[in-house]
Amino acid sequence: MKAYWFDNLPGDQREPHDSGREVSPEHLSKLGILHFNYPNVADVDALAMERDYKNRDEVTISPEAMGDIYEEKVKNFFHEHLHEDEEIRYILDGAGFFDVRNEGDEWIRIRLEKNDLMIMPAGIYHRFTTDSMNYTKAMRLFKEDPKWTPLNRGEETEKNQFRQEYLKARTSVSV
Ligand SMILES: CSCCC(=O)/C(O)=C/O
Ligand SMILES: [Fe+2]
Repeated sequence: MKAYWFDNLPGDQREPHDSGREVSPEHLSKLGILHFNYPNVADVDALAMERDYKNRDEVTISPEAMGDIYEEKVKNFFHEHLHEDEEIRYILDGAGFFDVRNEGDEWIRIRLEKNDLMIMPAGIYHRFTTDSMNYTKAMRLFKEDPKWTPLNRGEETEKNQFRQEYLKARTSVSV
């Protein structure tokens, strides 16, 4: 895992966009994001049990696995959105980038590679992209039934209960 400020420069979303300024794990944890490196899936199972996760699936995001819809999928994952539940993403193979908004509404880019696991809180604005290798195989873990609907950023989503709860939880935390 490597986290850094996104450079906001034009260019393909799959390029690193590395500003050269790293972000610490402490900064991420203040945004409610946790990272672990688990070479053994037994550790993922233990974490899932401890945090009361009941469902999981696996997804392969690549042109080979997705065919003609790959480019469209990659563009869709990159729309800024939030989810109404906490989610775990565990990279089984390949790599990818999650961009998350920090408390100052700036993008932080998190590069995840094989065996990286990230816990993302409900209500955080984020987006995802594969890197220039165009291959991410991931396990997605859900507390309950998967709530797939991404809520795109906008006036309505700003008022969303889970967004408001996320902001409230973060106001007591200074970076
Ligand atoms: C690497 S898992 C697929 C992307 C995803 O689950 C998500 O929530 C993107 O925002
Ligand atoms: Fe998402």
